[in-house]
Amino acid sequence: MIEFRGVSKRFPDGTLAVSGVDIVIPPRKTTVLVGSSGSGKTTLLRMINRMVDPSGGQVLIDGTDVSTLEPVALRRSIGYVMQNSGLLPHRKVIDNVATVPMLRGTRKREAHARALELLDTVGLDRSLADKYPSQLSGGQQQRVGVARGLAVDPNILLMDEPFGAVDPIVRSELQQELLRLQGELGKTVVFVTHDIDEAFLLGDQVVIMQQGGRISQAASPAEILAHPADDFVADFVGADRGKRVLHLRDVDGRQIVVDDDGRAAGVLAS
Ligand SMILES: Nc1ncnc2c1ncn2[C@@H]1O[C@H](COP(=O)(O)OP(=O)(O)OP(=O)(O)O)[C@@H](O)[C@H]1O
Repeated sequence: MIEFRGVSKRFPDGTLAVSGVDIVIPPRKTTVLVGSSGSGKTTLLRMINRMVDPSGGQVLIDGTDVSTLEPVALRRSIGYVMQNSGLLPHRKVIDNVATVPMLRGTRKREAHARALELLDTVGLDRSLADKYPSQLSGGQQQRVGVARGLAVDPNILLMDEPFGAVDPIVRSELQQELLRLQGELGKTVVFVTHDIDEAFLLGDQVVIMQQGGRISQAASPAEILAHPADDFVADFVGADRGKRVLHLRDVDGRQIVVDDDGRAAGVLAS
């Protein structure tokens, strides 16, 4: 479990990026931080592995204040996946995946064998192992990024807009892949996005942030849709505009679910 207690972050230039955040991130679930640009999502995420230290309050992992943990060791024990994969361009795919385990003392042979298994896990062909990142598509690079994040078998996986830079079809594939993986692996995933649809698809818990790094609401997607905490949340999730209101329409005796614009969303099971 990850817990934020009264956490704030003011950068040296005076910017207040995160303000008075109290939140519990449950284990083995996916928590999505969602909000517009500059609402403090990345800063909040980076306080979990001490890439950023809070200027007030505490971040705890399983009851231990992370400020008491050695930052490099902490960082290497937590998976981190970022936008544009963050792969080292001059290193082969297999070396990119095996780097952190080797830094932690795993022998090369073992680290490479595990890296090949991880390529299977994320749905990549092993023949890609000896290629360089620039020889891969954007979607393949992101999968390598996920494999690298999983390489130390972390309990916690931090994902910062990991699918932000790929086209919508590949993005949808990667989202489905993450849902499948999470069903198998059960990691504590903290995922940053500014796309509310992605947040509702992936999140067991969705945390809606607004400018100044304040949390407007943290709840399940169903709870947020049913009871938006305020006008900001209602507007952000599109509830106020009826965007997410669905209707039933009878088409040749079958009940079709349509959205407010009359587009078909699915068939009602009988
Ligand atoms: N190192 C820094 N020094 C000063 N200000 C910073 C620093 N990092 C972030 N900020 C500021 O803190 C605020 C929150 O930034 P952050 O990157 O956490 O937001 P975000 O919600 O992740 O945004 P985006 O979706 O654009 O990535 C912004 O106003 C940003 O300009």
